[in-house]
Amino acid sequence: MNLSNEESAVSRFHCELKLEQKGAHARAPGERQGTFVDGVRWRQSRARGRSGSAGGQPPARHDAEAVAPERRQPLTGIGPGREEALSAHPMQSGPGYAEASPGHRMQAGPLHTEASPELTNDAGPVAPPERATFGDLVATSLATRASFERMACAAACSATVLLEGETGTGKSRAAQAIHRSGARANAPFLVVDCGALPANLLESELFGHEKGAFTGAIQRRVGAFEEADGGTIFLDEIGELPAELQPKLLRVLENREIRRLGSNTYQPVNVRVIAATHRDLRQEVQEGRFRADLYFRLAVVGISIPSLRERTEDIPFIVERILAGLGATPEQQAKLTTPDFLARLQRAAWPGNVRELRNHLERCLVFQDALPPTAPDAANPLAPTGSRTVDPSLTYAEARRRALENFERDYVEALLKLHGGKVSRAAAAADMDRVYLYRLLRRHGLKS
Ligand SMILES: Nc1ncnc2c1ncn2[C@@H]1O[C@H](COP(=O)(O)OP(=O)(O)OP(=O)(O)O)[C@@H](O)[C@H]1O
Repeated sequence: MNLSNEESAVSRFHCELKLEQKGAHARAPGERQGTFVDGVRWRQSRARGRSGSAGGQPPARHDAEAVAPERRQPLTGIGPGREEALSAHPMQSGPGYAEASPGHRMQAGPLHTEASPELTNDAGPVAPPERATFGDLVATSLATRASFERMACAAACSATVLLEGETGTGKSRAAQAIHRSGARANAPFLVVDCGALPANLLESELFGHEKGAFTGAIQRRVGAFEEADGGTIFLDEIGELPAELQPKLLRVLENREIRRLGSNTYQPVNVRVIAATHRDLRQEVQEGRFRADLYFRLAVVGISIPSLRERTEDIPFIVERILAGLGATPEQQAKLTTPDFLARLQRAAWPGNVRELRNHLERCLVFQDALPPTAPDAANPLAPTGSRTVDPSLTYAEARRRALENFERDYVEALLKLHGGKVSRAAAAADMDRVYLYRLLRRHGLKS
């Protein structure tokens, strides 16, 4: 695929190309910034074969024939002025990249597919859905299998990975699986939640500090990058990385060296970086909240983890895994995997994705019952999810503690839902400290 853009003044994302069966579909992403071709605002165009067309004004010439039909990945073109030009490197194939050369696709070892036990219906045997696994992840849907393929590619190299997906889709688990399936498996895997700490503490957490670097720095501290030497650092919630730390992380990714707070010297580090976010980082770049150059450094291998509602076929497999992980007895397993119950689970919305499904199954085990998935009032996400009754057989103190606990859980769950899983926004709206909200979410199993 050839992309050309001679305009040196363009920045951010101005053209998104999607390769479809019938040809290439190009469109201008977002509404805020205009994309202009020869002074005319351009929104979208379709190109077949070698031609590009937008009323005779193609935004770029795209040679669709050069890409195999199965390589239908969205491609975002950017201007070469401020950011890197699109590269034909095989691993630059994340969100915003197309795999330029099908021949370069890497197939790594740890991806497995196997047929699940044979199913039958009245008409005789039916083809069982194929089960694919990557590490301890299991799936059958095409969307998840595609993400497993990319994880396998990522595991086979040390390139930086960006995992994108809604909250609770399993990004942390995917990061661990990539680490464990690669050459660094026996080296450390360190997790840093970029949204859980204020900027100055986060900087010290990542890069460490020298004694006396700031008030309270009573001794030298080694940061996560140094601690993870030889292994992997998992930067969770990278979209929350404060603006002042973005250039510092960029420098680490570019030069593979860090500088402790209070030190004058840089030291080399050998760390593989996997980052994750529930945000649309490209949108964050568009809006100027996330540096474009950092985005491209992170998204060398971009992997999108689909929401649970986009892959309901996976639910029976995931339920089986979760129940085994929760130590369910064979009787409990049988009760919670009946076709009827699984169908109900597949019909539920699961805005909290696999995490919410897991919490629900845990409740089923506690109450020894195949509880129907709760369907909170969509029109009013703050509506209580169940009626609360008081138990007068408890002491006042215990009853009060439980009531507060229930209120806290319902409140933060509904709050997060109301703000689309965005913790910072939820905290600001509720006038709460973001770090405290994180703590509450963790305490109630709403965030790991
Ligand atoms: N495929 C899976 N099989 C079993 N359990 C899973 C799977 N995927 C996720 N989970 C469970 O769901 C929960 C959420 O997973 P995880 O923390 O990896 O999600 P996440 O996308 O990183 O969430 P967040 O964006 O909120 O950090 C965890 O308890 C995890 O063990």
